[in-house]
Amino acid sequence: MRSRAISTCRETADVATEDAVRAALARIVDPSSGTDLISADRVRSLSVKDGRVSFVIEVDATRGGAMEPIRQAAEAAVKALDGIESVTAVMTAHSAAGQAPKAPAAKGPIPDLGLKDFTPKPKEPDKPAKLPGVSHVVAISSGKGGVGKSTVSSNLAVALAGRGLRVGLLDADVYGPSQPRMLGISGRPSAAGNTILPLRNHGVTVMSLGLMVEEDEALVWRGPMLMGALQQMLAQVQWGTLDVLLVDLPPGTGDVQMTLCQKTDVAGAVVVSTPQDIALIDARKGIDMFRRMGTPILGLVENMSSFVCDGCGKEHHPFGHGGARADAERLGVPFLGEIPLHLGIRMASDGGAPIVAQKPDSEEAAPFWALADRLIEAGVAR
Ligand SMILES: Nc1ncnc2c1ncn2[C@@H]1O[C@H](COP(=O)(O)OP(=O)(O)OP(=O)(O)O)[C@@H](O)[C@H]1O
Repeated sequence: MRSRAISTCRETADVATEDAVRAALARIVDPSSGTDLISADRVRSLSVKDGRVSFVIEVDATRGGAMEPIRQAAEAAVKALDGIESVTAVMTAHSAAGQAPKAPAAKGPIPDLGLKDFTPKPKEPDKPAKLPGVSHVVAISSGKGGVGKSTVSSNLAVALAGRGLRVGLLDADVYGPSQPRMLGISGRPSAAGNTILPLRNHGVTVMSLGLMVEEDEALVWRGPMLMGALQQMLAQVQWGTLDVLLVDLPPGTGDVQMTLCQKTDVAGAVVVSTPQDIALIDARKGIDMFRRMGTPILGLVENMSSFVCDGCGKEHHPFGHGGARADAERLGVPFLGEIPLHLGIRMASDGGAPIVAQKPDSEEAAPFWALADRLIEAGVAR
């Protein structure tokens, strides 16, 4: 369904090439099922632009390795077409049946499963893996969308790089990847064999799912696909040697957050919130989830904390003030600082150069430098 919708919206410019790509992929047959990639509906997020092609091959979770020759064959088949400049095919895993198993029909009263007292085990039995070459992985999270998590991630990344650290930023906000725009990065990352080469700007090595799809193309991915994509972004991207890799998570407490904490050795999580009650309620849920997963909480940041009016020069607090600090105290987690609501912060991010890069000495950039210094002091960034 989704593939058809994507081809319809491209009918103007790239239809011939996209059709040709689909035809090429329709010739790649998975020997175990005897079905080609298109008939088996395994191709997702196909993007064809100016001769640059990228797509995701959805594979059964149990067959990731066995599908690698098929991924390579798919890439080669597309590369062989006329007018193709580059091809990037990545695999993402989904459950073998493609659908959740059907629950048997309920009989009799609902049994008490003791869910009230259920606490997930702190870690999966298999030890979370260290990413080769990466000293620390720091998760940037928020309970609610739109509170400024990506703004904090990009400015923090640039500030840490400005302090001389080797910094990577993985934009894992699959529902709204905004780092390419905020860090002024565009173009497809190139592939080297089975790995993806990240891009770099403002001293930060960056990879985002947003670079693999069109900016306005909604990512409507199921949980297992999200988890597969995250693991690929962590493991298949050539991050090189990094002091710290920041992971800009999607808002909430879902599959991506859990997968990151379970599968990867995370040094800690920074939780971003606005001072509003409703945002703080969600931030508390996030803190609770990290605690249950055994991931250290580095602290809570209050974004959009205050606003200085250009006209009257007075400080206002449109979303309230001090709520995050009070919550941090109550929850026993460090309070990492307040970031003002400032037009310059938004305009800088919209323009592709975070305020820390654009006006490093400005008052509005100062809280991001302070946040970077707190993380360095805490020993999680160097
Ligand atoms: N301190 C700030 N001052 C001014 N504008 C800000 C500030 N923080 C964030 N913004 C703006 O608010 C909007 C949302 O910010 P951002 O995308 O960083 O939030 P988010 O929590 O990552 O959202 P989502 O989870 O939906 O991706 C952006 O337009 C951003 O430029």
